[in-house]
Amino acid sequence: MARGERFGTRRSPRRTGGSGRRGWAGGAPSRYGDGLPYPAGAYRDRLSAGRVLAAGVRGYGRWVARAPETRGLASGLAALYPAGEVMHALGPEPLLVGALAPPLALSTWVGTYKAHRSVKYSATLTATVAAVPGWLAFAAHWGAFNLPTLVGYTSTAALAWSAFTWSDVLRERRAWQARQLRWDALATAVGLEDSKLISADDTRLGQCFRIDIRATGKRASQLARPGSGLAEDLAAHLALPTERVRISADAKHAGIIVIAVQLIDPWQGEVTHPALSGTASADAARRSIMDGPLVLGLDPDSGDDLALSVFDKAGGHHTFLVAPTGSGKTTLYNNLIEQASDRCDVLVMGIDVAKGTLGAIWGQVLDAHAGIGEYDKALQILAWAGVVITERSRASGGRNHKPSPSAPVLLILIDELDEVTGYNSPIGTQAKALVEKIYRRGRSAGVVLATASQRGVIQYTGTKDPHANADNKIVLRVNRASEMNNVIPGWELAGMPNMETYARGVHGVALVVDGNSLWRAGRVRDLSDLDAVEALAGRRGAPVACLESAIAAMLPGYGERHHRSVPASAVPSGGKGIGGGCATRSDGTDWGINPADSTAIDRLAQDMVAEIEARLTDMPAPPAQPTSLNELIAAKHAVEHADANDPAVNRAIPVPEHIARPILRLLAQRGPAGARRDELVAAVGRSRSVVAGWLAILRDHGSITALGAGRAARYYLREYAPGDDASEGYEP
Ligand SMILES: Nc1ncnc2c1ncn2[C@@H]1O[C@H](COP(=O)(O)OP(=O)(O)OP(=O)(O)O)[C@@H](O)[C@H]1O
Repeated sequence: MARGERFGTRRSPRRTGGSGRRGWAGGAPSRYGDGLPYPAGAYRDRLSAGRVLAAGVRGYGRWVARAPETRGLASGLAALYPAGEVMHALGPEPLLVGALAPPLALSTWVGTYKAHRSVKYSATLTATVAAVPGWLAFAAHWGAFNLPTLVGYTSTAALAWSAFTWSDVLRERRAWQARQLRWDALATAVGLEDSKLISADDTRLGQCFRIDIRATGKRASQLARPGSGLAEDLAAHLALPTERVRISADAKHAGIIVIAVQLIDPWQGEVTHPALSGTASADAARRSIMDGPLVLGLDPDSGDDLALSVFDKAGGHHTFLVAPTGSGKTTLYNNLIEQASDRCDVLVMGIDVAKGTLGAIWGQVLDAHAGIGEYDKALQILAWAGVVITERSRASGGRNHKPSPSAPVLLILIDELDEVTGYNSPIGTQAKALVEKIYRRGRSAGVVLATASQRGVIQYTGTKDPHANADNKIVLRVNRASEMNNVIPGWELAGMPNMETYARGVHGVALVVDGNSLWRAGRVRDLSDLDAVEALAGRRGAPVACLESAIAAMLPGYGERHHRSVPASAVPSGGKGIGGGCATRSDGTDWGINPADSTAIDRLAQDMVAEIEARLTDMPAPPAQPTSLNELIAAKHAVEHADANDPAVNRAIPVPEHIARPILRLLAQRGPAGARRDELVAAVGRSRSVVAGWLAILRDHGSITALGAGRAARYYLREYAPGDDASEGYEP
């Protein structure tokens, strides 16, 4: 090897008259620009000691630049040793030199703690910086070049260097650099050179990366487009199926893409229904429809509910469901009825003239239903709905209906809509007019439709109203992607999944789109076991809500419908509960139920017991010993100042179950990945400052540990706290 080459010196192309290309292989072939090549191994310049030294210094500089903090500190500490001897030779007043230590220490602590909020890191740096004048003062007096001082100095320097190198801040930084390097390698492989990793967060099923793509010359929309191939390339490099890598444009920054990688198969578990799996919440009290949307299933990506709002502050929202045979329509309707019938101010009616499943399974839960071939009944239900709309609109002047148990939202489910309004339906013409009325006028009157058909074309719906007036669109597994256009035009551009190919082989998938075109895809809760569902319906019993008595009285045949029929003689004196509506008191106000309807009363009584129990579950038992006001104030003060407390004080503070449980549960789920403070704040559902205080107390209890500070801080269960190498990251 040539000498110049060995020492890393490089000939200047300018001086050699070369081509100007950098690097060894493409070096200048000619001497003095005369076109004659150098003989192998011959150089024009002689190698001097100065050049070797300069090359050495440059090489060392480059070496330090690769890890400036650790190598820079090591170099500084090494240089300080002889500097001590120089001080000794110069002979300044040691006390004066040492006096620099306190101000230096103070400014270092303030600067580093403000930046990183890490006590360990700041303390190490402060001690190291303060030790410099201390060392120089010591050396000025005693000299540096003697054996005991050498041993003392090297061991102290090694200690300071190690503490700094393994501080939480540097470990976080190293882990981040490692992630960045891994991303760089992946980015190069998929043609995204010059992109930059901005953040990497753990998700329920994997990780989510935000990538700055401004330097790549590509647009976020271009990369996020389904046909861009980026997701497929990334999936190939990560050895995952393509659908487990999702690319989207950042909603707030056009130069950033978001890459969600699912390392865990989202479909590996069943989506069981809490009412069947025994995991239903202890809060058994029936809620109002205004308390939140109905829950149909789970979005496996985010773990969020697959929700459907049928009524909220904006009034009713009709639902248009397209579901080919075998796609899970019955299961979805089971979920819809289960959820709606659990609200105290919703009445559900079902029309299923083709298969009769709704009435056969949920008969006693439904306020009325039409089964196989019961076309007259179907028309009657639709006509009742029309009267309810007219009467409520008359009473309210078109204002949005306010649901209550005695004036409930009326939710009418129609399965196989083509059997009712389709071209071949025996009641098509009459039913079409009634269905159109509900679709067009039912929103503000609290009369809501959920219709299902196998296809989204007019031959099946009989009318364009489901397309035009249903806010909610639901598409289950379809046989052809083009079928989705009949329901949700522009679904592809909006980034919605193709329900022909979405989660192949998985039953019960659904895409739910609301009136604002916000969508969520996932899996419907498994209520496909009809025997279990029938038993559930039996437990649920008759609805508590009942129509306004005045309106019920106007509905022909309403009082004679199955279990809700109430003989007029059974209505209490003074009451006007006619035809199965809510009875009214003599002053004209509603009782809320029909007092003659024994099932409703039984149900109400059960609900009341359940509600009382649910409300009492969180009540603390009265303490055996009384607590003085002073003790309470002192305890409040201690909790509020947990951050500043002595650890012994924090250890004496018991952490309440409702605080400790969500924190420890989340950290246990996360394992070695830990969790950020804002995630824990969200899990506990209290303010940031309150949770920060409890985290400090849990730390002093020894239940959890924290690494890093500020936004970089991560919390772990003690057994999962990372050891020396916290750099777990992007492990495909
Ligand atoms: N959410 C789900 N979870 C698990 N399995 C499901 C789910 N939904 C549907 N299935 C499976 O798919 C089968 C068909 O479902 P379902 O009976 O609900 O479909 P359908 O659309 O009503 O069919 P059809 O139109 O023929 O009556 C069920 O027996 C069940 O095995």
